[in-house]
Amino acid sequence: MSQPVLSLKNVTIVQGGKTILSNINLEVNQGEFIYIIGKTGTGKSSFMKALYADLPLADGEGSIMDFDLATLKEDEIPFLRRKIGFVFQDFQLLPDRNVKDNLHFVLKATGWTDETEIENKINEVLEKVGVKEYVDKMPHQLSGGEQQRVAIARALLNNPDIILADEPTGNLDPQTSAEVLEVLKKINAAGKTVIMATHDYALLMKFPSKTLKCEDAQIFEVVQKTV
Ligand SMILES: Nc1ncnc2c1ncn2[C@@H]1O[C@H](COP(=O)(O)OP(=O)(O)OP(=O)(O)O)[C@@H](O)[C@H]1O
Repeated sequence: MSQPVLSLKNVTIVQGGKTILSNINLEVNQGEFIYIIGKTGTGKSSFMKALYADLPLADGEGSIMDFDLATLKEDEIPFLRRKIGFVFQDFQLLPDRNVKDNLHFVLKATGWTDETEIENKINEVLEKVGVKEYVDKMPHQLSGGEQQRVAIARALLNNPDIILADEPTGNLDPQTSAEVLEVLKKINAAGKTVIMATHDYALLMKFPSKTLKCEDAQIFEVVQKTV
């Protein structure tokens, strides 16, 4: 039986004094692939932020992996974030370093010291997303889709249980978006939970999966033909 990796009970999320989402009740099991949809400003990013403790729970109970979101202390937050892989719309690669050094930087910053292990890990994650040949390229020498693959490789470095992807295809054309989605689906098939905020309904139709919608300060599951 799959284990819940995320559990929220009666959770409220507030930004700048305004309630963004309330009464969130949700359980996500290890290995699920979940889309978060909703019009701009309805709280998708705020929801994601609450999951990695960038926003405190204003009310309710929540746990993600082994972390209790309601009682999490400031100094525990880096340990939570190390167990989550992040993928963003704008890739966020360091522009002045090549692909290898982008990944090397993250490993060093998260406590890796053995250069052989670092090298092996970099090769392993780049291989997984199909861009091993770009190891010495600078980000500006890569297409958007290739940069996003590198960013997904970076998200995998510390073997997270969960990948949070906020509009990961927002800057990509439809064909490249589908290719990036295939990479995320493959990672999901290998057992990782993926939670992805998106506006891309075409992609959602092409790769159907459980879908949650933010609307009127609520988040609820929708069947895809009604999105
Ligand atoms: N730092 C902040 N302080 C105050 N209000 C904020 C802050 N960040 C976001 N908000 C507000 O919270 C609401 C939800 O924003 P959020 O970014 O979560 O929406 P979203 O669904 O992710 O939108 P988008 O699709 O445009 O990314 C919006 O009304 C926004 O103005």
